[in-house]
Amino acid sequence: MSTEEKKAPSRKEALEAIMSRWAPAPGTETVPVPEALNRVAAQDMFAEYTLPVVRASAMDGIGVAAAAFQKGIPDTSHWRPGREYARADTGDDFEDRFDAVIPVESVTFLPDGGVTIAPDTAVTAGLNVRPAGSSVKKGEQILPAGRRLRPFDLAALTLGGKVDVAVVKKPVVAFIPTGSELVAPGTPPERGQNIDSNSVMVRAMLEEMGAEPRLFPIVPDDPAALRAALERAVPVSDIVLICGGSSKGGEDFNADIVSSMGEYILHGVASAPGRPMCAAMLAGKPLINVPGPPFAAYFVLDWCVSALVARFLGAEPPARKTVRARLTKDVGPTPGMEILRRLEVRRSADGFEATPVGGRGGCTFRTLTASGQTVTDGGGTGHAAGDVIEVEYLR
Ligand SMILES: Nc1nc2c(c(=O)[nH]1)N[C@H]1C(S)=C(S)[C@@H](COP(=O)(O)OP(=O)(O)OC[C@H]3O[C@@H](n4cnc5c(N)ncnc54)[C@H](O)[C@@H]3O)O[C@H]1N2
Ligand code: MOO
Repeated sequence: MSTEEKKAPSRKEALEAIMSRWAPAPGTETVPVPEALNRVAAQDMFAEYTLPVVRASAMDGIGVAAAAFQKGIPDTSHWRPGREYARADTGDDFEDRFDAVIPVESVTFLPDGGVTIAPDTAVTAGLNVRPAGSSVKKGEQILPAGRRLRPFDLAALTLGGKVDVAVVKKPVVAFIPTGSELVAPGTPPERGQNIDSNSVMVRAMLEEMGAEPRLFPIVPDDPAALRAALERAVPVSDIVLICGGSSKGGEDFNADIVSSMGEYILHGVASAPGRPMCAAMLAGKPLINVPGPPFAAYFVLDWCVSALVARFLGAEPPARKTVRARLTKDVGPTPGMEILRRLEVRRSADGFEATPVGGRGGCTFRTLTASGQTVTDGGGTGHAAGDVIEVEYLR
């Protein structure tokens, strides 16, 4: 490992260096609640209405007056619906003179409208009745600003009487693929060419993060064209990603171009894949030079760009499910830097097991499409087959 690698900042340090220079000023917009999935609430939300308005039955049954049961179960054979009792099924309101609901399982309906009630039924006021406001009370906080709205949050907003919700405007994230060897998806590659798969992956990842992707056409490895693309992208975006040309190749110009255009922050992190990423500020906006190999691009989006998008939105990055899984193979030590490993996670008799796939920086299909991932610590000793480790589960 070179001295340069040893001195490279960790992912955390790199993020701190970028964030400390960036003061995003997101706008807000109002969207219909059914269209607000995964958007971030811009303000605390409070209920407009109380539900149930008065009360509701909590079971399918009959509404009765508990007073009639003060001395035990009365003779109910002469009762009539609408007189001594009324049908009150789950969620139903019922007349004010009734204050308890006896579940149908305890009631036998007689042909003439009378009923018999199971002898072990104890009836007190409020039995199986959900009071006013037991779903939601007017003025009650439904959710706080900064909440990334999930399907059940949308239901809670709707129950609280909301039809619209103020959300943080999505950050526009430019993605500029670069490389004279790249061809657009669908173009049969010739010798030396490669398919621009990152545009497709990055677009989907940005959408998942809650950003608005703005994809630029492929730019050849030509400094003037690269500079022109950046000059086009910066004014129309909140965050700019330029992909490829991050390392030490003869056509890796981006770090130089970027540092001549704005404030250079860092080139290289102690984390792989994606080690040669570069970060700068251009016109007050973060610019990330995302390394070109697909798995490197993935990881930089996963830890760095998702944190930037979350910061812009004022929300936590979407959390992943993790599982404890038993390794079926060793995961080697990783001196000096954190390494992302992909693993195939399967259910086993006693929980989950995980098999590492691919190598460092690998970008085979299996690595990209594996069902789990873990990051091994820089300087760590790795893990042995049989160890149980925490693995992020990728849907
Ligand atoms: N001598 C050295 N070589 C390399 C080093 C190093 O330190 N010294 N670092 C390696 C590491 S680590 C990485 S990661 C890569 C970084 O590559 P670049 O960001 O410079 O990307 P390119 O050279 O332009 O392309 C590399 C590879 O990725 C493919 N690529 C690029 N863009 C896309 C895209 N939009 N979709 C799909 N694939 C893409 C490109 O065609 C190349 O195959 O450098 C190592 N080398
Ligand atoms: O960062 Mo590169 O992808 O480490 O191999």
